[in-house]
Amino acid sequence: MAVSLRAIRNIRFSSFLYRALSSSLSSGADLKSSAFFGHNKSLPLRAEPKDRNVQWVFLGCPGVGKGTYASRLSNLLGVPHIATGDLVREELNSSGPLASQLEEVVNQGQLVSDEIIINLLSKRLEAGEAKGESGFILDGFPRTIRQAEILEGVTDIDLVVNLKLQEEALLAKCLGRRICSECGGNYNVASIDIKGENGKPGMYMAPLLPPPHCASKLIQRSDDTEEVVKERLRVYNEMSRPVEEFYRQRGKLLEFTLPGGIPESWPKLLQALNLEDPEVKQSAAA
Ligand SMILES: Nc1ncnc2c1ncn2[C@@H]1O[C@H](COP(=O)(O)OP(=O)(O)O)[C@@H](O)[C@H]1O
Repeated sequence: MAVSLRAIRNIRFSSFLYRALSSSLSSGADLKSSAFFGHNKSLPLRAEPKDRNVQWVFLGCPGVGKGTYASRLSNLLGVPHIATGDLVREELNSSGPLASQLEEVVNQGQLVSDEIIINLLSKRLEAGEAKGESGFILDGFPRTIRQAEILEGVTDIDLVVNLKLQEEALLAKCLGRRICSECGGNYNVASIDIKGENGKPGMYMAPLLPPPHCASKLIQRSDDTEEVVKERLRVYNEMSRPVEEFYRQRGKLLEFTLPGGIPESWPKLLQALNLEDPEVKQSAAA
């Protein structure tokens, strides 16, 4: 499925999604009930894609690079990158009432309840709309069939990019992940070199090292330990893998296997999406 950059330019934003999501919670509606879906279907959420900005979803295992590529596309397309993992971390670092409960769930590698996630996402969409944001690239949502059904019940997702990476690389990438505690920049100190064997291609991913001003301020996510990452991968296979099939059946899934690190993968991803990055074009021409 290809999406042209031209087609998504100069388009009007119409997002009532956050109201639909939050109304389901404030009214105490059963998220699974037909009343919930019936109610939301009456909202003007199903604008034609040409009349609004893109609404994309990124799926993929922990460590695959959803955040990296979703954030690059968000800059390119001018739509917000909304990562529910970031929303959860913001909440658990606050002194809000949910903080300690979330910390425990996240540090065990488990999923936060659908209600809490939808509440956090609704608030984020509402704040974005107040600032005039349009469209979105969701990263880390939906992660359960129930979340996917709720999202499908309130808006039309145009495209779901399912990022894939050789399994051997996922754990190493999570363990190598570092974040600058000052600017929030994401880096990776792992150097991944997988030898090709039995017809399987090899793969090299260079580390993504921080600039000198970030180097002394690097921190690791508390859930990026070997034990917790293995549990997150297990939970992904159990709870989130079925979401891939959910979108495959609806003809929305674009499967993309990362061929290596950012320099090899970014141009190929753009090609798969039928998009052009002026910076990639310039460096190719240089
Ligand atoms: N959609 C969601 N549903 C439930 N829990 C979520 C969701 N998004 C994030 N979380 C919680 O936040 C944690 C971190 O999420 P994220 O940063 O997306 O990590 P990952 O690297 O595993 O993709 C998850 O392990 C989970 O506890």
